[in-house]
Amino acid sequence: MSSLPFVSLSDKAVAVPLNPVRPTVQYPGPGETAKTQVRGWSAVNRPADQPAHDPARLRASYERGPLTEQGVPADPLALFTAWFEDVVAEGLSEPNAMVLATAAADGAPNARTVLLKGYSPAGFRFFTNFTSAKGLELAENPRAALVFPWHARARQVRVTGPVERLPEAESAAYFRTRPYGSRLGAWASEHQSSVISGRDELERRYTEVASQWPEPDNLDDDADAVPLPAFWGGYRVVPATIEFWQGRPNRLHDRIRYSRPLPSGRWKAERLSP
Ligand SMILES: Cc1cc2nc3c(=O)[nH]c(=O)nc-3n(C[C@H](O)[C@H](O)[C@H](O)COP(=O)(O)O)c2cc1C
Ligand SMILES: Cc1ncc(COP(=O)(O)O)c(C=O)c1O
Repeated sequence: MSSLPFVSLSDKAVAVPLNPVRPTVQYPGPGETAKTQVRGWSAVNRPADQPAHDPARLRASYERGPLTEQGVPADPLALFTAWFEDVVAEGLSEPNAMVLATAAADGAPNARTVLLKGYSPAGFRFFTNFTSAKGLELAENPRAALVFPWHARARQVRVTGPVERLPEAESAAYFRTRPYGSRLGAWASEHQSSVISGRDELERRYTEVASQWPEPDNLDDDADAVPLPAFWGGYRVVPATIEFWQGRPNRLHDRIRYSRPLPSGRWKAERLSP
């Protein structure tokens, strides 16, 4: 197997149009400082087989904050609510997207994005396929970590803790609220994360389940049109720690981590070194 070329910059700068219609954030090319950048264009060395931007040069200073021990509430869920409301109000795309990390019994880590579908002191809930990689990993090792990457506010929230399957009635209640097509989609992707022959296989299966459970004409009957698959439902990550990260200048970020020894215990807040 040949190794991928590492980004290396030659001496010759080439002006590459990025998107003249909608200028993007500009980053320095070789020998330049940010001040020499022209909006809508970036001077980068870009041999045809190399990426247009060198990620090593991409960085922003985080100027928001602060987050102080005195300024945070005793209950981390109250702070989570405030931050979640901020990103929703700001119009951030996918504010409820979170990275879910799991590990198999042998310790091999895995991570993917899922949507937060509710939170309370009992946990942060999401819905998925029980036979997916995450489902199998959680069956072997029912612990997880979550990351909310709220870059638009220079904020990050991390949650760790044990994971529990939601009662079936709760999964069924949530499933009924999903759009008809998404409910069929869950059936069509019964073996989530298994290899399939092609897109056709997926669409054929979707057509099959659509004819098995047709969309009712009457909207009142819609929620019951598609049954809950036995292989689909929710989990909750019961928070043992919740860390709030606020980006600050010079990488001296504010980090407050709440932890509790037991789900019934009192939260303790501590500042962590950035
Ligand atoms: C923004 C976003 C939201 C997603 N939300 C979910 C979700 O709520 N549930 C889910 O099963 N997969 C969701 N996915 C797909 C997962 O990231 C992943 O591809 C899939 O669940 C298979 O994961 P696995 O490796 O655990 O089998 C989402 C992907 C993105 C990019
Ligand atoms: C495979 C899969 N399952 C479930 C979800 C959660 O979606 P919904 O909001 O329809 O419940 C998503 C969202 O992207 C998804 O991709």
